[in-house]
Amino acid sequence: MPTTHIGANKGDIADKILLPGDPLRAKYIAENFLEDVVCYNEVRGMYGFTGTYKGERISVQGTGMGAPSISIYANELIQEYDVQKLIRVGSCGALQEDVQVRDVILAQSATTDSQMNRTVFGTIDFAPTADFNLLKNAYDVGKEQGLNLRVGNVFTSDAFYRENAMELFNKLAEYNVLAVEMETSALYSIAAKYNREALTVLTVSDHIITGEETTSQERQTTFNDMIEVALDAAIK
Ligand SMILES: O=P(O)(O)O[C@H]1O[C@H](CO)[C@@H](O)[C@H]1O
Ligand SMILES: O=c1cc[nH]c(=O)[nH]1
Repeated sequence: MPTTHIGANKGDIADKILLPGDPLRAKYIAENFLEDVVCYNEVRGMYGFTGTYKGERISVQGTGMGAPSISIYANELIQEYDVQKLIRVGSCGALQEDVQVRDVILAQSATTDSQMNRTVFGTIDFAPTADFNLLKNAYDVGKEQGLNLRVGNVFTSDAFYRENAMELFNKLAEYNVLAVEMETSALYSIAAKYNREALTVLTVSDHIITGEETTSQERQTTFNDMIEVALDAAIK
């Protein structure tokens, strides 16, 4: 049965899934990396596709931007479609001087200003954490590909635009947070609740400290590295 936000039947979605924020990135991944592709979702333009990668069935689903949006898709994918492995493939802004634009980051953990876990844990700080096996697989695959990989804590921000942003970003950088994005803490928390495997792989699209940005062509190439790491980690 289709869910509120996904127009697929049970069985239409593979047990492994890539989750880009941008639905057009989902389409790009399906068209350029998967074979025998079927589009299973167009609800709200949030495309979802299932195909095969190196002979293994795999899906890719846009999630939209921010914790509330990815939470809708992660909950429905897990509870209604029994998805087991969820890998976000996103962009992020670097917070450390030695993290370069175009680097690929594996998010080991996520710090956040999202209140979603506060409604569950009150004043306790739950620590959203990547699945170790997925993280190790992605690390091994990325190293084999010769990528400049970084592994560490990322900041899942509720706001893309914020007042006095540099004050917060400098503090996060002091505590070794590598980059800022907007979904990982929610993905890891939902996966933990339902005992599923989750990982976020990010491409650094811009640098918060230096102001450097990637061109769209460069973004395309580095996104390809990230997508390959995620796909190979998913099937390893
Ligand atoms: O490139 P995606 O996956 O959308 O990720 C990043 O880009 C969006 C902000 O521009 C946020 O969703 C952030 O997490
Ligand atoms: O959330 C995001 C994503 C990319 N770059 C940023 O600065 N923030």
